[in-house]
Amino acid sequence: MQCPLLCKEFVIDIWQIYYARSKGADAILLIAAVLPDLDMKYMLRICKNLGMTALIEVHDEKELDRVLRIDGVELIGINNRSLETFVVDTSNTRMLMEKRGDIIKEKGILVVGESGLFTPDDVAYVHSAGVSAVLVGESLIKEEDPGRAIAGLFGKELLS
Ligand SMILES: O=P(O)(O)OC[C@@H](O)[C@@H](O)c1c[nH]c2ccccc12
Repeated sequence: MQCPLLCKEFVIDIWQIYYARSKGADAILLIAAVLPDLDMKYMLRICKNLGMTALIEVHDEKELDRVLRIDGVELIGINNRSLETFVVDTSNTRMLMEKRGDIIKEKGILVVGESGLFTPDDVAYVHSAGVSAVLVGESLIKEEDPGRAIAGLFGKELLS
């Protein structure tokens, strides 16, 4: 199966994007909390030129509004984990979608729900808030059979 590859790294310099591409990445993570707008715009252009997609990550309304002002954004990740306290709160996705869902939809941007998703209920919750994809780490890494675990997160049983 062909599966798109996301380079989930703290990207702060342009060379990291070329490096990710050279290793086969299809997308990179750009974290609004650590990048000025100008850098995000420039990195987004480079991604497009390389045929890559940028997943732009936000945590709060202020970061989301900055990102929504940038042209050409196609994919936004809402992180439920505060980078300052590391506390996870999945209602962050719902709150930001309630506030900015209309403009996100209008712009045709896809939203990824990120962090703290461990159960089918967690996934269903962010889905109902309007996200069309999820970024999951911990709950899958700990599983022996990630394929089954992914299906489980979506509430499906896999016939073996
Ligand atoms: O392991 P989790 O809770 O399923 O989260 C995955 C991913 O969202 C998380 O690793 C992540 C996304 N962006 C980040 C930025 C910093 C630290 C961690 C992250």
